[in-house]
Amino acid sequence: MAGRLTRRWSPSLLQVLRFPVVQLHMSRTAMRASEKDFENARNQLKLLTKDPGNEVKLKLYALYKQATEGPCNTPKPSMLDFINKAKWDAWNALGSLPKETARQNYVDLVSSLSPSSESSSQVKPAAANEKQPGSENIIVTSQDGITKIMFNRPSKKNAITTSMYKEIIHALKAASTDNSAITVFTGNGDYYSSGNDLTNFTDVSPNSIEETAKNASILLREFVDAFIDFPKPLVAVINGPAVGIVVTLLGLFDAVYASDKATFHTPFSELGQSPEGCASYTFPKIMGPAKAAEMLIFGKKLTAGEACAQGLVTEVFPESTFQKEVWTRLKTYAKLPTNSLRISKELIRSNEKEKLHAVNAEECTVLQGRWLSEECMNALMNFMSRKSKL
Ligand SMILES: CCCC/C=C/CC(=O)SCCNC(=O)CCNC(=O)[C@H](O)C(C)(C)COP(=O)(O)OP(=O)(O)OC[C@H]1O[C@@H](n2cnc3c(N)ncnc32)[C@H](O)[C@@H]1OP(=O)(O)O
Repeated sequence: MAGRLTRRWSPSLLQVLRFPVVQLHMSRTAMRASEKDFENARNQLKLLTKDPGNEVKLKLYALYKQATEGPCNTPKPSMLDFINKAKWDAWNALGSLPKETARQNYVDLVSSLSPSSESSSQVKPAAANEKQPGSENIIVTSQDGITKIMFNRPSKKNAITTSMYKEIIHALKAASTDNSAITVFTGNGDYYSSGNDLTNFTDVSPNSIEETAKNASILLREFVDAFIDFPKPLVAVINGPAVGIVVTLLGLFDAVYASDKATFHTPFSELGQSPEGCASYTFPKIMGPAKAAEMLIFGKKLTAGEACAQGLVTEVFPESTFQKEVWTRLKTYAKLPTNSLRISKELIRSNEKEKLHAVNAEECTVLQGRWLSEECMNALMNFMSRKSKL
C-alpha cells in the first residue's frame, strides 16, 4: 500500500526540500485505532479524489512505516536521492513514536482528508451545458460559440503538470468535435503560464530517470500533435507572462492576443534543454532566423510589443481594457460560419502538417536526450535550490 501510495503521489523535490520535519500531535492520541480501523483508513485513502499535497503524503508515508515497521531502520539515502531522502527524513523524524500511536495518527489524518472534509470549492457548480469535466487545474467552458481552455494553477504561475498535459490533449479532442466555432487558451491569475512544471522531472527516483524521459517525450509528442491537428481556429489570450512550451506552441495558433503586461520567454539553453512545440521550424518562418535564434538559443525575453513586431503576436491591448476588448472581438468571430472558419484554417495549415509532425518528432527525440544530460540536471537543481532558499 505504501509503495502504491508513493508511486501515485510521489512528493515533488521542491516541496520535499521545504517539508517541515515535525512530529504529528493529534488530539486523539489517547485513543487507539484497531487493525481494522487502520485497514479501513488505507482503503479510504484510495478513494480520495483530491491530491492532499506532498507534505501530507510524506506524513502518511512516515506514519504508515512507523505503524507497520516501527522506528526508522534503513540507511539514510544520499543527498541526491531527493525523494527517498525526504521519505526517510519524514519517517526518521517520528523517532520512537509507538506503533499504536502512529496507527491512530494515520487513521486520524486519513479521516481528516476524507471526501466530506474536502473543500467544496474544489467542486465547481456545473452550469448546464457549460463546464466540461476535468481537474481544477484546467478549466474548460463552452459559451457563445467559444470553447475556453484555461490554465488554472495561479499559485504555481499555471505551470503545466503531467496530468495537465493529458487533460489538455483530452480537451482539444473534445473541442475539435463540439459545437463551438473557435477554441481559446488563456490563464487564470497574473501569468498565462510558466510552462512545463519543472517538478515533473524531479519527482523521479534515480533508477527510473530514463523511463521518465522516454515517457515525457512520448507525452510531449502527443501533446504537440494535438495542436498541429486541431481543426478549428485556435486563439491564445495571453493575460500575462508566458514561459517555455506555452510560447513555442504559439506558432501553431491562428491568432494571439496579448495584454501589454505579457512577456514571452523561452529559456531553453539556461535549462539545458532545447526548443519544442515545433518552434525550431515555426519561429524562423514567423520572425526570421536571426530573431528566432535570439529567443530560442539565447533565451531573449520579448515584451508583448516586441513579440507583436516580430509576428508572434497578432495584437497587443492595454491591460486595463484587454479582457473586454478581446472577448468582445472573439464573440463576434465565433458567430462566423463555422464550416467556413474550419475550411479556411485547413487551407492555411494543411500544407505544413506533415512537416510539422516530422519536426515535432525530431524535437521530442532531441529533448529526451537533453533531459538526461548533466546540463539539464544541473539547471533543475539550480531551480529547486533557489526555490528552497538553500
Ligand atoms: C513533458 C513535457 C515537457 C515539455 C517541456 C517544456 C519546456 C518548458 O516549458 S521550459 C520552461 C520551464 N519553466 C521555467 O523555467 C519557469 C520556472 N519558473 C520561474 O522561473 C519563476 O517561478 C517565474 C519567473 C515563472 C515566476 O517567478 P516569481 O518570483 O514571480 O514567482 P515564484 O515564487 O518563483 O513562483 C510562484 C510559485 O510557482 C512555482 N513555479 C513557478 N513556475 C514553475 C514551474 N515552471 N515549475 C514548477 N513550479 C513553478 C514556484 O516554484 C513557486 O512555488 P512555491 O510557492 O511553492 O515556492
